[in-house]
Amino acid sequence: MAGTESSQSSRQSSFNSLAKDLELPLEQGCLSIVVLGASGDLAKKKTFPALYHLFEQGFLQSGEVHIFGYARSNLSDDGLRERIRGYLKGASSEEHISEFLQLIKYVSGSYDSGEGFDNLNKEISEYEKSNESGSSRRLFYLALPPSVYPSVCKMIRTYCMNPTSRAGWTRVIVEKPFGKDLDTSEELSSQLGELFEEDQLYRIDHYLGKELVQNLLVLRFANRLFLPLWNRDNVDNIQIVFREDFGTEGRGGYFDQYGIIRDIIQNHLLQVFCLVAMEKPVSLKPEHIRDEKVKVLQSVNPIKDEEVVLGQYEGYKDDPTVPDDSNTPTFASVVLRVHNERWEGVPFILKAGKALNSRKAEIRVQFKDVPGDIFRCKKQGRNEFVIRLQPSESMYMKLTVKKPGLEMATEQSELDLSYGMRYQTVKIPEAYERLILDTIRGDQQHFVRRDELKAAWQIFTPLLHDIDAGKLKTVPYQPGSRGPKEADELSEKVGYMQTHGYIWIPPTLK
Ligand SMILES: NC(=O)C1=CN([C@@H]2O[C@H](COP(=O)(O)OP(=O)(O)OC[C@H]3O[C@@H](n4cnc5c(N)ncnc54)[C@H](OP(=O)(O)O)[C@@H]3O)[C@@H](O)[C@H]2O)C=CC1
Ligand SMILES: O=C1O[C@H](COP(=O)(O)O)[C@@H](O)[C@H](O)[C@H]1O
Repeated sequence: MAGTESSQSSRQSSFNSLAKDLELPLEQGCLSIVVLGASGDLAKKKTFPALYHLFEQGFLQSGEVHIFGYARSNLSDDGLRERIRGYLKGASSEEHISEFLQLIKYVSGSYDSGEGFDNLNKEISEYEKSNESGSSRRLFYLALPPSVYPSVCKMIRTYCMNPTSRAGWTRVIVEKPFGKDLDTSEELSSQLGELFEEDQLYRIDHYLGKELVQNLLVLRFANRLFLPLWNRDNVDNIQIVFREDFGTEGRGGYFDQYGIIRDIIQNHLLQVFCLVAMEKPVSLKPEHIRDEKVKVLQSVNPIKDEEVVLGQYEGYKDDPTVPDDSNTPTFASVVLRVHNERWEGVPFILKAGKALNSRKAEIRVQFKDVPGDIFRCKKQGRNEFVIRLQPSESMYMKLTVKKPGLEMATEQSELDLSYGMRYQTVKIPEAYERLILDTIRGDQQHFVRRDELKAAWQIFTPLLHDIDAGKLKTVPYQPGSRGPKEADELSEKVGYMQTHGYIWIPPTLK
């Protein structure tokens, strides 16, 4: 076992107090984790490594957990283990990695026939029989294309539910995309809703598992400093930005059916938007938090065509799986406006792009100019509070200060909290690691509820339909650039003021 006894007991005690706060039951007994689509890309790159890290830290115990990989491919137990071994990078030894891999068993079967799932159930039951004590907890992770979700869920429901004779639960994690628009998403929700209760379904959005996204509510509601500032009286505009410095690389066929709005903005950036813009929840209970997220989504005005810029990088259509006449955006900048007391008049600029000049995700809250500015600081730039989600997690506040020296001159500087400097000994967990642990604990706080998903699609569906119908066109941009210049022009038009000549470099990168 990796974690020491004392670190495990302290983890257990902090979980006990969290469980008490959230009224989660404390559980012990068999835990079966089934990764469906175990032969795939997500499973090897994210799901199994996340399980390994949980094992490494003592959250999954050998005597208690068993992992099953399920897919159609003809693989042996060892075949699957060898496929994922290279992706398990941790602090511990080869011996420890092997100990984890021994927990994994492979079951082959199709996604729509009873035979495979009946076999899977027998394997799980066999393992549960060997450990009669406590509950039977069954977690199914659908690392699969969404087209097979309905049939797979039906099979789980028919063949693989935890036995009613034992305490425990059955939970299902599903990956985005949850549909392509409001109607298809609602159809999928209804199909899954007929098979599972909402509290059994965990719709994962891995951005909700990122450290600084999880910090947003703490930052906003545990700091007196921000309470009076976080509103239309003080904030001029807010940007939520995702940039990648590589293109669709081998995923062109998939990507072309979705585009950047469905791939990043409607889910990841909109979830971040909710946490930035929502009101204070009654408590930290998942339903209270999600109630507030739904409310702010429902307060978003229809998107105006003139507040959208779409781009496609040059060379995107060289991918043979992308049609020559594709109008799919690989870049989009969309302004959301919230019709409520706190945010009326404040533009939220959600911007995402592939094949740009850098890789980063950040929230940029730009404050209004100082009224009656005796220093003429406007030229220096405005106050900005920036939350860098990745890479190099950090938060910094751009301030105007007196330039050190004999002259009374001002310049832009920053108050800086870089996680790499401040928390040098802390390893920031991977998003998937945290979200799988939340599922085992039954905490749905960081998962998307059905009505939240519906409200998200309501915002973007009219725009997406217009793009699909060719009513809105993409403009070309150079790979490795900032994206279309029209996007910068739009940001400026709605109020964003760029500070020229000021670039913050995280100290950890110097
Ligand atoms: N890959 C990533 O980085 C990310 C993926 N996701 C989402 O996770 C899910 C899985 O993604 P990913 O692992 O990349 O997908 P893959 O294309 O690798 O598919 C996973 C497995 O599903 C089976 N499969 C593939 N196509 C079909 C099909 N048409 N019908 C039935 N089974 C099929 C294959 O297993 P076999 O043939 O052996 O049965 C395959 O190994 C998707 O919903 C994706 O959108 C989300 C975020 C990131
Ligand atoms: O969901 C997705 O996210 C990744 C980016 O995730 P990150 O955690 O590395 O920021 C993106 O590359 C992919 O296109 C998208 O499907």
